[in-house]
Amino acid sequence: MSRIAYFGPRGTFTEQAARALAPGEELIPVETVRQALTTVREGGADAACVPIENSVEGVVPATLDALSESTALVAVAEAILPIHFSVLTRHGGGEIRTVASHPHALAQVREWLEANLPGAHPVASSSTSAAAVGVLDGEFDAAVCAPVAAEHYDLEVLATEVADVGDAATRFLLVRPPGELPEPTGADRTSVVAAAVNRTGTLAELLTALADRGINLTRLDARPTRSNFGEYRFFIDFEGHVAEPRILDALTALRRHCRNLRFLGSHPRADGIRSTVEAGAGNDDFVEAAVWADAVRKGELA
Ligand SMILES: O=C(O)C(=O)C[C@]1(C(=O)O)C=C[C@@H](O)C=C1
Repeated sequence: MSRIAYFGPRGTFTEQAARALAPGEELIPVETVRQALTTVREGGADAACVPIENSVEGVVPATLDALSESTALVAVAEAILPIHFSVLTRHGGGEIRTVASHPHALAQVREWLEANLPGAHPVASSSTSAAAVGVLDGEFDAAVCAPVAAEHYDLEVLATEVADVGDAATRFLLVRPPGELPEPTGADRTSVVAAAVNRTGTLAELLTALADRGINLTRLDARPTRSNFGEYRFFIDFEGHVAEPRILDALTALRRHCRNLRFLGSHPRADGIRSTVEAGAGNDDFVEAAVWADAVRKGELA
């Protein structure tokens, strides 16, 4: 049985994602995203489940930062969960003066809180279920949680299906130390983090390396390197799998334009959306062109 560290404590959306991505495996809740990755890096777990991006609030910065530090980990699978919250309080609890949750969660229920708990002061907690623990401990009066939190903690459910944006969703990754990659499926995602050289046009060069090969981007985020003010790392997700000649060709081009390029994995997309392949940019086109160039080099073609 594999051990999967996940962003906890018990009752987070991330736990739900871990159950979907690693059914039947041993799940180990830890307090932060960074701790989940550190547990894997130090051999305390075989893989980690962490949130990466939300359709309303965008990327989870803690995950990007933790993925780019220390030793490399690669994503081998992803899950996308619909996000609607439950609001939990203590049984027989009185006035609700504080309502706690993860900042991403609070941002997704701002309008609901204004309309339904206008007097309550929002407080950030490390995760949605950490807020539930805080309510149990008397630290806060209400928590905005994943529905599953109500199964773990003896709290009263004040409201369910809470969400300002009805079809909000979060994407989660299962990451583990580098090893055998998942097989390509035709509907895959590849991720890298690029530390580009700080000079005019480097980001344009990276994007052009992908565009020239007809590769569609699915996400682009920048995070500060934390060492030199104004210097950034670029997190780039794009369609395709490194086992495909066109993607491998793009990766080697990216490598030439970067001070440092970290490969963060190639894995099947949870939404099953197949890669768009432009005319002349298919894997066969790359293979055929390489065969042709090889023949030219050997003097077999004029
Ligand atoms: O706190 C949780 O329950 C999480 O799994 C984290 C997280 C996030 O980081 O976005 C996941 C989904 C929701 O959007 C709110 C919080």
